Amino acid sequence: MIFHKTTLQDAYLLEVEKRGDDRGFFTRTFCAAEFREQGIEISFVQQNSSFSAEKGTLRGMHKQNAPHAEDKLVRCIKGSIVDIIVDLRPESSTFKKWEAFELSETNRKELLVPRGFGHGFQTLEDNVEVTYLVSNYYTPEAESGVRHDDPAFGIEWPLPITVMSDKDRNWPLFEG
Ligand SMILES: Cc1cn([C@H]2C[C@H](O)[C@@H](COP(=O)(O)OP(=O)(O)O[C@H]3O[C@@H](C)C(=O)[C@@H](O)[C@H]3O)O2)c(=O)[nH]c1=O
Repeated sequence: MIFHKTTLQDAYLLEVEKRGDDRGFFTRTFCAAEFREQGIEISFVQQNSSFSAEKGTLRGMHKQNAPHAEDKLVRCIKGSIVDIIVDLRPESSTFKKWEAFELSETNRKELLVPRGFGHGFQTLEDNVEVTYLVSNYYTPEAESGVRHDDPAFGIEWPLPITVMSDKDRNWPLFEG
């Protein structure tokens, strides 16, 4: 796996390395030893998948609060998304900064979202599936989020929003 630093502290964009042969190719999508070589120690405990039917669907911006904070390793296995993360760690040098990444079934890129970040994505086409490993179990009482359109961040989404949950429309404005 090839690790690329992002503009945000501790977040990485990963490219997989294909081993091709007559049948097709093989690739790793996660390897604890390769992560450790980069100084990243994470134990993933749950894998999630979400399917979004309509182009323009937005999910986010989500995080779980400590002590249930979670790192996420996200990839898009059907279709394409713009994945956006925002650094919500007050002690970080990139606090309140955001960055966008295109993840798709064709580019196979993966995004490592560190604990303490808000995470969301918008689908760029119909019938999109996103899968991600997380380092902590789902804990509804620790769920929190920030608004996708919070002026505190000024996130620019690629498309008009078509579908979104009521929960995501109603996150409070960020205070910090
Ligand atoms: C995240 C999660 C949800 N659920 C349930 C709760 C609810 O009934 C249903 C849908 O949940 P949500 O509306 O929160 O799903 P969704 O909006 O897709 O939530 C996800 O969004 C992306 C952006 C993330 O970063 C993820 O960590 C996660 O928060 O699934 C679980 O049972 N386990 C889980 O781990």
